[in-house]
Amino acid sequence: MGTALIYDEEMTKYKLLWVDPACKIEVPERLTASHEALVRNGLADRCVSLPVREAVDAEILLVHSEEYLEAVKQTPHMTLEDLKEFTLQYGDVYFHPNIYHCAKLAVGSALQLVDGVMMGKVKNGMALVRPPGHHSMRSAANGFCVFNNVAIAARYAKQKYGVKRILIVDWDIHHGQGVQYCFEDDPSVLYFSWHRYEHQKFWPHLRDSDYDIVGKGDGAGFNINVPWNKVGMENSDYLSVFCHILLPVAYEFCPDLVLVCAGFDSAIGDPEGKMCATPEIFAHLTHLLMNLAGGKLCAVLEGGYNLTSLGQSVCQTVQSLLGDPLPPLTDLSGPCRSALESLQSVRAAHRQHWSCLKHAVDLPTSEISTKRVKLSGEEAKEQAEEEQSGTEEKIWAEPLKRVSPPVCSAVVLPDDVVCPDACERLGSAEELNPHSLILKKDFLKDDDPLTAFSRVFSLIERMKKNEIRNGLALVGDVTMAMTCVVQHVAAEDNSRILLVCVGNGNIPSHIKEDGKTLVVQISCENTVEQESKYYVPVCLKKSCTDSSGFLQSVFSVLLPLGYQYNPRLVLLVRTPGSEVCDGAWLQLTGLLQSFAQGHTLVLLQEDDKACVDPTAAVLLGNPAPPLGQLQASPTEDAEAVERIRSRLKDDWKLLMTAAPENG
Ligand SMILES: COCC(O)(O)CCCCCNCCCN
Ligand SMILES: [Zn+2]
Repeated sequence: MGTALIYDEEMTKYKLLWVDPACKIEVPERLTASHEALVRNGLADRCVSLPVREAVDAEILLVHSEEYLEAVKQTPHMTLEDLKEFTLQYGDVYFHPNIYHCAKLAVGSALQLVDGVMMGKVKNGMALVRPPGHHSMRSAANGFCVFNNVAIAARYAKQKYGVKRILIVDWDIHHGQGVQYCFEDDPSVLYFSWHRYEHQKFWPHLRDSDYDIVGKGDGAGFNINVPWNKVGMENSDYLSVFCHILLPVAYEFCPDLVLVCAGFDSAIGDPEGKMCATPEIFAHLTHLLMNLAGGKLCAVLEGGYNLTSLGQSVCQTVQSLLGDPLPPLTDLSGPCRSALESLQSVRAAHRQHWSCLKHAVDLPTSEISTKRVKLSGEEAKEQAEEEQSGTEEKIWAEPLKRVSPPVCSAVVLPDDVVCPDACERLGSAEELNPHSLILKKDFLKDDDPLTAFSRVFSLIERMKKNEIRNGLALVGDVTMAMTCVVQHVAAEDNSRILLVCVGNGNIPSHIKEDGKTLVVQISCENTVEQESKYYVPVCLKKSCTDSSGFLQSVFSVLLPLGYQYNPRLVLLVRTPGSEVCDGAWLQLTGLLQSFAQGHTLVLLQEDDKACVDPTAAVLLGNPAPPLGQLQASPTEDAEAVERIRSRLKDDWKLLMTAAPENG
């Protein structure tokens, strides 16, 4: 199934007709710049173009009041003076004779996207719309928004498709208070938003945007606000929040549908956000959400005012939706102090609502107050400079091309194992099939193990040349294969292998110390080994059959380590007796494609042949199946993971979730 793209130039046909400094950044060129970037990069043609349509009254009334809709209906016939007058009753928004029409198209675009995804016409998609939506409220326009496109889409999905749980991720740099107010008492819609806040000094200056506003009544816990109290947040800060807050909670919640308020004013260069995260970050944020809800993800454009970073960020998002390899994220130096303070405040505020956070070992919130922090003279000066520096033109490198290798998944199998779906038996290399390359190999009977492994080595060589994206090998002795592969690859001087070993099985010690291999072993064996910087044993009492403990260790330990280590190859090994339940294994296979541009080599023991097809399906880019709502993981497992994090956080800053006590 493909990726939908919804866009119509009609939505460019309204603009600010008078002087209003607060609104002048919201220009039609935002939409044309986004669409043209997709066209220029050959991405629009790879999408399924779905037509826009106007939303009808009943759909708009899912969120807005009749009187508000009636009032907006009058605007097309208004004179310029009337429009100005009408606009004055709302904040930071403007009206235009054609904006009502465009607002109906924006809502209709979001609904078309929901229909396409829910009816299985497309796997996921993006709607490029204007006016944006996440600030508009039941009876008020606000912040360039007229109708709340995403909030209406959520209500529509519940009403028309009986969707039980919806996750809304709002990565726009402003707080979507309109969405928050719409669902604050609704446990079926989990709203997550990060936003520039600066202790309420930043627009819209709401106390309701702070981290301790968690939802009301039955909705308590289903509203997550992550305030950024400083500008200049970087990729590390965003990734830390995904790994240590959003992903654990999202997997516990287990949504049936993911909606994204895709605002790109959170990217570097944006005049509103003044952040420093690069456009590539959206490739990763999108990918990290794509194994939820069976891949059903609808992204709807919100803000974004630097036309260059906006275009690049939209392309990064759509390329991930299309399944292209992810770009590397370099120099992840770890979250800044202010981000850590927000991180621990949010985790503390939600500890009682989410079992994945119950054992979070962070400073109690009382250490971090939200009232205006008394800035020392030095800090005040620094902050003033920061603001000042905000005016200087930020520059950043254009994202690298994300090229899909001609072969997606190469599979090395003994004769008696049936080929996975979408793979074909292959005679010789010439008949290379665009999807998969099967090096028919009989590991069982081959008398010379090295020859046997030569097939795997050639697979790795072709990955290095980016002829193949990932691979899977079913071998007679997976531990020996693992050792041979690591030795073979580590022989290169600039190799960096992330070895993820699921299950017991002792890792030869020489692998652990060479620094060219980072080993994370998730098993149920109480490994006597003390962990070191490059050898991280995670032992789960309830063994790996407990998905929640397994996934919590993936989110809070493995992903942060992987991002910071930035490997060139990921070796994912499932040793015998690992018992890890397949769902968690498949989620891990999907999530690990964040690294090494998707160059993952999976090694399975030959009696794990039942694992081949589902694993190959995920390697081919299909979403891993949902796990169901996750239960609390055993206390000792959660505490074990916390202990590892706190012991290794000096070596790996992305493991941090609390501001260091000293100064
Ligand atoms: C959903 O719309 C996308 C958006 O969140 O980017 C809208 C931002 C409105 C920003 C308004 N600034 C007012 C500044 C007053 N001194
Ligand atoms: Zn915004």
